[in-house]
Amino acid sequence: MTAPKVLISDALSEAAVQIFKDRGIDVDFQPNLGKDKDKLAEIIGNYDGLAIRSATKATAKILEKANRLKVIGRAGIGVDNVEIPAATAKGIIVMNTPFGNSITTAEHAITMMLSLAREIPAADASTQAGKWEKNRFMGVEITAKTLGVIGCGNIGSIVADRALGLKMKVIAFDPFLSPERAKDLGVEKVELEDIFKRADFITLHTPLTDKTKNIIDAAAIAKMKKGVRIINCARGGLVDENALAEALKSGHVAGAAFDVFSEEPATKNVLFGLPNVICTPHLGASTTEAQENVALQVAEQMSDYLLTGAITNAINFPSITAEEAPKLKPFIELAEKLGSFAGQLTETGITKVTITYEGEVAEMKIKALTSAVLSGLLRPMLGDINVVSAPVIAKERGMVVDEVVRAAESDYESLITLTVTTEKQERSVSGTVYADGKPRLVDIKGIRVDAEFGSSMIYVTNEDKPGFIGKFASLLGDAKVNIATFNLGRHTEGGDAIALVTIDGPAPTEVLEKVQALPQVKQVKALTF
Ligand SMILES: NC(=O)c1ccc[n+]([C@@H]2O[C@H](COP(=O)([O-])OP(=O)(O)OC[C@H]3O[C@@H](n4cnc5c(N)ncnc54)[C@H](O)[C@@H]3O)[C@@H](O)[C@H]2O)c1
Ligand SMILES: O=C(O)CC[C@@H](O)C(=O)O
Repeated sequence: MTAPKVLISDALSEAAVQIFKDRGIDVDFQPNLGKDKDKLAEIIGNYDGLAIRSATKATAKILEKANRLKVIGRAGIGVDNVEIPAATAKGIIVMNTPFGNSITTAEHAITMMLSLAREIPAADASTQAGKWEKNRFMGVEITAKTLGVIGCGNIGSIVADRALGLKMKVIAFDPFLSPERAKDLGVEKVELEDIFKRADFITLHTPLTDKTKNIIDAAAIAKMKKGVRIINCARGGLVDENALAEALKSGHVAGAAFDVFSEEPATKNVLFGLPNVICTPHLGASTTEAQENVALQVAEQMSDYLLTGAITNAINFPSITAEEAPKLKPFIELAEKLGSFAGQLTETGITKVTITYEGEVAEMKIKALTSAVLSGLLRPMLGDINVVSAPVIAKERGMVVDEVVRAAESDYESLITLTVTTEKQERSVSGTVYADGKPRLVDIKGIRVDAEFGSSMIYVTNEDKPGFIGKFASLLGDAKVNIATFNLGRHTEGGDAIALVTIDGPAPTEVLEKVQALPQVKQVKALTF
């Protein structure tokens, strides 16, 4: 196997380069390449992995060219610089490092708050300019003041903890914050309106979504206490910058500290130059410790995925641990092959897919297995599909996908049954993995079989009448088609029967036509796995 190749296109810590090298991955470190989108588009096709921070924009246009790319790793939290739907459609896993820079970013928010309270940057500039303006800078204490935290996840809760240590009262608005968690953190869970009305300082720690965009706008600011100070170290766009600028000018807002802006890099902004505004160029995560953390983490995660299939912190696929990956692997293969078996036999639109997991397999990562079934099922019809893109495509096509999980009801320790409902019929197929790790077909349409998936197979449905097997075998023999394995099964004597044959090499069309012409044969199909 040739070593996977990874491009680092942003300024990641060198620690990442070393990890990739140590894991046997070819790594190309071009820390400024992310800013040159044409160059990135030109070379992205050469890589299996792309490691980025925020300067690289992995747009649909660039991903179009990423024909080898399997994983994008964001050394950080926000993945708003990656077009996730485009990556998913191309089957590219997108992963981030959700905790590596949380403390550092929380510390930046606290630093911003204290700097605002005492106007440190302006006082510094004035002092160093030789002015000694002792009367100009009158700060406020933060002790006993109320801090309103909007978004109390990883970073918001660290900010809350530090603020409590500074003897502030902390109130938090976060629809996903449970009362128990709020109690554990020592914060008061409140509504957004309460934050606006009660807070002396407001700090934002949510992602930018349709719901959070301009969560602080002119109307919100109007409800706030006069003299409120606002800190945004989360994402540009959470605060309406024009509305805030007006409120700073009027004095209703006493200060604002921003690390993130609606447009970045922010070389000009309506907030620049206003009284008591502190700005930093998206430095929230910029400490040696955080950058080392996220670089190490992203490199390990990407290496794990490229080398073992283990998935951690993926935005668009369920996680699979390094322990789970080897156990899951044969079942992923089984799931994909069951899907492929049904997909190759399906000629009309699929309306519903039911996947039943029985026994030990029911305890595994069902979401990953279902994705594998769907990718096997859809690939014969839709081509370039993989486990990442298949669930999205199935949904787009209006397919209902049901997963059923139950204890073992058959002789098998693990059994996966796939039932595909089309506009015309329902077809089901079951499989298991034996101790040898090889996936087996054990049931087709209620007929028991015991067949491995050969790379080239012929599947025949026929009436169980004498003479068929001999004629079928002779047709193959006459055409010099060598039979590797031969599996037969039937419902009842004289009823529906099937033959599943593995052959050496592809099935010649003229042989398939002759088999189809046999009087007992209902359907014949060449299958490849
Ligand atoms: N400035 C930087 O350099 C920097 C560094 C790291 C992270 N960030 C950003 O900080 C933000 C927070 O990161 P995190 O790791 O704490 O994320 P997180 O997912 O742990 O927390 C986000 C919280 O926001 C809450 N939330 C979602 N919608 C909300 C809404 N409408 N109202 C209130 N709360 C809502 C969620 O429930 C969650 O608890 C992200 O936007 C991230 O990109 C910035
Ligand atoms: O990489 C950076 O410097 C910014 C990171 C930050 O915005 C994040 O979302 O993790």
